[in-house]
Amino acid sequence: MEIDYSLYLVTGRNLIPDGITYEDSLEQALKGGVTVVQVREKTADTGEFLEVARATKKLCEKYKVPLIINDRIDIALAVEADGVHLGQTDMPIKVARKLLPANAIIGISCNTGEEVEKAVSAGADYVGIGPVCATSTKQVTSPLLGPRNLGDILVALENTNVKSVAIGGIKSTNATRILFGSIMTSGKSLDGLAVVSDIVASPEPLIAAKRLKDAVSYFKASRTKFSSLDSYTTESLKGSVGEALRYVREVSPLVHQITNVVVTTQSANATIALGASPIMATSPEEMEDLARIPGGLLINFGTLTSLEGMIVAGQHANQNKKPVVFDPVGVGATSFRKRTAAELLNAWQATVIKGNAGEIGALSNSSEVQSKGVDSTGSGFTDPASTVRSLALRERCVVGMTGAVDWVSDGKHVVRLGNGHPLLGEITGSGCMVGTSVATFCGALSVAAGAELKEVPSNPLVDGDMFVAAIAGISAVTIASEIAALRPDVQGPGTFLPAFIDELSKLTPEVLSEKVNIEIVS
Ligand SMILES: Nc1ncnc2c1ncn2[C@@H]1O[C@H](COP(=O)(O)OP(=O)(O)OP(=O)(O)O)[C@@H](O)[C@H]1O
Ligand SMILES: Cc1ncsc1CCO
Repeated sequence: MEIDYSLYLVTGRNLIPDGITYEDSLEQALKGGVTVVQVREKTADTGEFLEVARATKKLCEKYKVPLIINDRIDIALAVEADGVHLGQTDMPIKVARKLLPANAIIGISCNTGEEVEKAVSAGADYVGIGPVCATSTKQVTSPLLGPRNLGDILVALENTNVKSVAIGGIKSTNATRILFGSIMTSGKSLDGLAVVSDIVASPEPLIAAKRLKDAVSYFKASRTKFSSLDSYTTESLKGSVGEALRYVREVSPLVHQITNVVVTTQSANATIALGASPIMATSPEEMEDLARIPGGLLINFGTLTSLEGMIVAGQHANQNKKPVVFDPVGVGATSFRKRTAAELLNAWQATVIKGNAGEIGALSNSSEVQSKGVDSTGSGFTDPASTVRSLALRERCVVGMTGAVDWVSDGKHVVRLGNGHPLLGEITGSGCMVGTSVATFCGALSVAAGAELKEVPSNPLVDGDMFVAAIAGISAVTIASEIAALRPDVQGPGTFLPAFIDELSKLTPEVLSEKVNIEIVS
């Protein structure tokens, strides 16, 4: 039996709002697009469980949706359900298989990669992975997984026909992030989402179910990997970075920046010099409004003053298909920053992560490159191309690593950028301005992609070529620095900064295309 696991409803009679019957609530959910129903009754006695299962079966048949019973094989047999869902401490799969009809569906809850592996070898038809996020429906005893780790946990399913759904705190607002976090390096991802309260506790279960179903269908129909093309040439990239600057000037995107107190003014000025509009806003209360305005979002946690604002801003940006650029300043410096980076990357999907070698090393859990506070030290990675490619694959985004040479990867391609000037290393916040510039280009290309009819790379969280945006964002800064450093009025780092802002504002698409020193490494 081929089951569509897209929207898997787990019942929760105690959560249904007053005035709505169980049958009404279930029928609404089925009309909204639920594709599988699991009856879960943790406190009902056998007679009551059987009654609920029979009523559920009737509606499932009407809507041609399979019925799964939680834990109770006897009830599943009694109502001729399509299968059972087992917990880790329930009856073993092999025993259940013997008791049930040959074609019965058996699913099992898993919290770790090892549990998934065991489920596969025991012959499960599907696994329910969770809890992904915090939930009030169930007393959570296993550790929360977070959306970001789902791909790793699912690896055991890579070459099998075993299906997967995620469960735990899933709502229409985090559905896409969770689906995106499950994409494995091979491109395989979750088969669906299991939901309780977002549907059952809603006064309008039909609308709630439809919202979730739409998110899953859209995810499945879209390109689920990266916002980049399948292939590039040096010439095509040179042309594209110039074109990207043209878009920045034409679209003049709003670039919302939550950045550190050291660089706020110079980053806002760099945004204006590029031809865009900055807004430096940090309060959680204003994030929803700001996310509705197309453009880019930068989250730079250099002085970490508004963690809640950073979380909410990224979540709203994801929901509005706005690119999110993450600059994990000094992430290797303290364990607090490392924990916070993980928390942020679980809360939203980054479009681009940009950092110096020390920061990229810390995010990659590598000790090859050290950092001193916010600065990277030593000679860098022996294999920088693999470092950026691996992190891009793991985080499902574009990664830019800065230094004397810059490296950018979308998880497939890697480019080496050779522009820049040592004076950039002699002022504070040049890396932060690179982050601002990347967010500006991402914002411009996503706005242009939304307005244009021509085919552009896109995924469920962002439209436009974000690989090109990251390359162009870095190159605009490095090329403006080269031009500024040659000016006779530049005597050192103090006179360099204003000259650099001048040259950024005067940079043309033609000069950017002509001067960009780019090599496609893979
Ligand atoms: N020695 C150098 N030669 C050429 N370009 C450089 C050099 N050092 C840094 N850059 C350029 O400066 C920009 C910032 O990179 P860097 O790695 O210094 O950032 P960072 O350490 O994050 O900076 P900060 O923390 O001060 O914001 C990049 O575009 C990079 O190409
Ligand atoms: C110096 C410094 N400290 C925290 S953020 C920042 C700006 C450069 O990264």
